[in-house]
Order: sequence, then C-alpha cells, then structure tokens
Amino acid sequence: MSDSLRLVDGASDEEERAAELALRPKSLDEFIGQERVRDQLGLVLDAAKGRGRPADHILLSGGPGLGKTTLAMIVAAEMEAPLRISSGPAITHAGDLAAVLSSLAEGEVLFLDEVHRMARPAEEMLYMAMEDFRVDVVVGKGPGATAIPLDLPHFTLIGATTRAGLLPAPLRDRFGFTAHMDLYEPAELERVLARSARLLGIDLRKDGGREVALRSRGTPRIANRLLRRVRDFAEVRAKGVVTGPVAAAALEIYEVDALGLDRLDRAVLTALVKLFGGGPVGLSTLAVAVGEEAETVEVVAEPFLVRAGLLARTPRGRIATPAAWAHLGLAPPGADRVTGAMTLPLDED
Ligand SMILES: Nc1ncnc2c1ncn2[C@@H]1O[C@H](COP(=O)(O)OP(=O)(O)OP(=O)(O)O)[C@@H](O)[C@H]1O
Repeated sequence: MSDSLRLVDGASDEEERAAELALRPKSLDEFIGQERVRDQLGLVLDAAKGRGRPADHILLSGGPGLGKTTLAMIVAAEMEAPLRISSGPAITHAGDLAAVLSSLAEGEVLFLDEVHRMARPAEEMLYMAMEDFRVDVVVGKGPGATAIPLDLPHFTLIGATTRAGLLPAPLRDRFGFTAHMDLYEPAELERVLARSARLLGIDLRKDGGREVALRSRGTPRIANRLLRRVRDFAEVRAKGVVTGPVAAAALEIYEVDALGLDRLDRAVLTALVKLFGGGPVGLSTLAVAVGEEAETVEVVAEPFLVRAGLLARTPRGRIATPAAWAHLGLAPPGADRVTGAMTLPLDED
C-alpha cells in the first residue's frame, strides 16, 4: 500500500502506536467529543464505583482510530484497575482464552479488540465467563474428555468491534452497556489537534487546525497523523508555523484532497462512476474493481464516503450521489435525464 493510502487509513502500526501513546487522553474529562458515550460511560463507572464492584461489560463499536483503545485505558484508570489488552484474532483456541481469563486479577479490565473475530469455541467459553464468571476447561478428547469447572475473578470485559452487527446476538446481549462511536465533527477534531499540537510543541494556528480537521475523515488517529506530516512540511518550508495554506500545501503533497479523500476513496468513487455508471453495484464487485478486499472498502472507505454524502448504500447496491460526480468533476447522469425528460415531449410534438 502506498504512503498516501496509509496516511488516511484509520489503522495504525507499531511505530505509530508509540507516537500515539503521548497523545492519548488519560481521563474521561480529557477525552474530546463523543458526548453521549462519555456521559453514559461516566454514569456506568460512577455507579460501579459507588457499589464497589467492577463495571458491567462494555461493548464499543466504531471504525478504526476513533478512540476505543483509549476509552478502555480510561475505564481501567477510572476504576483504578489493571488493564489487559488482547484481540479476537489472537485467540485461536478456547484454551488461549482460558489462559487469559484465569490469570486476571479481581476487578481487572480485559480489552478485546476485534472481538467479532474470535474462534467459535472461545466465543462460547466467553459467554459463560461473562455471565457466571466461570468456565469449563475441557481436558482430554473424545469420550474420556472431562470438563473441569474453573471459577474466575470478577472482571470487566471491554469488547471492541468495527460494527456491533457483526457480533452474534448471544455475545452482544451479554454486554451491559453498548456504545457506538461516531465519526467526529470537524470542530471536535480541531480540539483534538489543538491539544496534540500543544503536547507536541507544534505552532498550529487556528486556520491550520481547521484545514487539517477537515481532511481527517472524522478520525482522531488520522488527524494526529496528518498533523505530524504537516509539521514536517512546516519545519522545512514554513519556519515551523502551520497556517491554513501551509497545511493545505502539505496535504496536497500527500494526495489528501480538500474533503480528506485519499486514493482509495477516489478509486472507489471513480470506479463507481466510470465503470458502473454510478451504480447500483454490489460491494464485492466494487472491491474487485479497485483491487481491494471487500472488508477494506466497507470499513475503511465507505463510512466516510457515506458520511460525506458521496456514496449511498441501497438494497440493490452502492450508488454514487450527484455530489460524488461533482467532486470528480463530472456531470451526473441525472442532468442528462432531466434534459431527456424535457426534450422528449417536445420531440413527440
Ligand atoms: N476523543 C479523543 N480525544 C483525543 N484524542 C483521541 C480521541 N480519540 C482518539 N484519540 C487519539 O487517536 C488515537 C487513536 O485512538 P485509539 O487507538 O484509541 O483508537 P481505536 O478506536 O482503538 O483504534 P483501533 O481499533 O484501530 O485500535 C489515540 O492515540 C488518541 O491520541
């Protein structure tokens, strides 16, 4: 994948994780935006603290880079509990999960990223663990296999998923609190950026922050990443001062356009418009046309394209909106149809 593609992808790599550590808000008060989630979560935590019990299990759904890991860390910090981080794909056997669960301390917070991608037997073990704080560890195979019950400490599971709908209902139902994290508004991202600039010692002016925020696809991780690239540019070409024009010039170099669309987004829109006449077209066909996995198109590109009003999901497939045609500098077919509708009766006359 090219650098420009990675630049606006919500996912992160090891190096970025290290850079992000310094920027992570440490408390709910420091966490910017997502007001509803913050209020609800604050209540859940206060109630648990009042009862002197671990908090209920929490499900966080939302795209990559919206702050799910950050919230899990905040929950652990607010509950003054240790935090264990693992992920669904890392748990390939029920035994992996049993090992994690049995080594938890009382009250510990277990964060399972991509909880929808856990192996099936582990998922079933998790049902019982969440509900009864107990698991049956099966020893041996075949008719001689025995289930040994194992009591677990009371823990708080925080599951993260890109879409709550991907979770089987029995698992979803066992979370006491589900929070959906939306894409951030530009004004919220401006606040995220102002905070990051302060922590990193970057001279980010108001119009510079606005420019970066508008191109960050509603995602704090992308905002922080673009800020670092803009800082490089500003240091080399603008005496370190990030104004609106400086940010715009820097992001132009990285092929992030004025709406924050990157090459993948534009590839999706261009294919939709030029190859499929604006749709409707199925997700997998569209993904093949741009040479990407269907999941990448669905999770990385689509949410923002939908939010930006450029793409719509319909029961018959994806369609490009008139705004998408306009963004690509093309006339939507609707324009022709209107002319056709107006000229047809005249022809008949
Ligand atoms: N509400 C917020 N306020 C300030 N900064 C935030 C906020 N949410 C996220 N961030 C920043 O964005 C970065 C990415 O957030 P985080 O790692 O929590 O996302 P995530 O949803 O867990 O992503 P993934 O699912 O890909 O791991 C963090 O380092 C943090 O600095």
